[in-house]
Amino acid sequence: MIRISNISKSYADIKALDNLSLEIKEGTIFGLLGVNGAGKTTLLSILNGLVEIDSGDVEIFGLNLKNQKREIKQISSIIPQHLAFYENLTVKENLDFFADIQNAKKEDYNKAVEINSLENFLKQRAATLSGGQKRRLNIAIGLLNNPKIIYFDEPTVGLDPKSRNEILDSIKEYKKLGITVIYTSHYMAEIEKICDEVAIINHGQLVEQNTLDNLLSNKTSDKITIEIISKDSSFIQTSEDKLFDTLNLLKKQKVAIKQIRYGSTNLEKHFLDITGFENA
Ligand SMILES: Nc1ncnc2c1ncn2[C@@H]1O[C@H](COP(=O)(O)OP(=O)(O)OP(=O)(O)O)[C@@H](O)[C@H]1O
Repeated sequence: MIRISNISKSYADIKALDNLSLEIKEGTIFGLLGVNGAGKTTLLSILNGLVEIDSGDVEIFGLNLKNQKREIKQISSIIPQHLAFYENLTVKENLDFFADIQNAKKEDYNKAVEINSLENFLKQRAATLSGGQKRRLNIAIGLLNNPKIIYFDEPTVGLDPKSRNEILDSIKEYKKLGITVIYTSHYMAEIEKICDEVAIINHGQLVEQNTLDNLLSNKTSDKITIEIISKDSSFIQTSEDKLFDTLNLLKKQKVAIKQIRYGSTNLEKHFLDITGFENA
């Protein structure tokens, strides 16, 4: 369990985190949602021991951040928003370099390459990789220390849907390996696709923490949301009395359905409702 209790952090007169408390279960994919400036990066930096807290307490898998920072760093990995490798080196040279610094085991090295599908690019200079491949290399480097927790700070910003989906698929693989994943994004559709539980933060405060199922279900509503399988998953809104006709139409058009649920909201609408933002 990761227990974050009443933490606050200010930069001069800006309150980046304001008495925030959260509990994150081991082995889950946990989504941190918030608009720009909500405090997501600050929170990830604190959990990784990169930024000091002003007050509050953090316990990660039984380790206390105040006096066990080194142990916490050993089991954690943060995948930064920016690309943190050498463009002029090949993929293999980069991996070898970072593996060496961290004294990585061969099996962890191979796992990082495999999960991120980098086998065919090992000899390629990093500068010549596509945007998605560069992100995958960034992630692979973060995996070399065989972390128990991985923090992703908006890893798909600026990528095309295919590359985004590849990264989301690789994240689901980490969960299968028993790694706890903390994922920040302001793309609601991504959070909906991969996260078990979600916390919404705004102005450094926790607005809501809930399971994705609870956030999305609204069984008192007469609206029904159908999620269809397409390149970038999309939602169709209907009502109970029109459900049969809508399903027939989708069948005729050979559109595959991923799930049907009660409620008019998807996560994006819910997020905008509770944070009061028009554009996230
Ligand atoms: N090193 C710093 N010095 C001064 N202010 C900072 C610093 N880092 C963050 N802030 C401020 O703290 C607040 C929270 O920033 P933070 O980067 O944690 O938000 P975020 O939710 O990650 O935003 P984004 O999605 O844009 O990355 C913002 O008002 C930001 O301007």
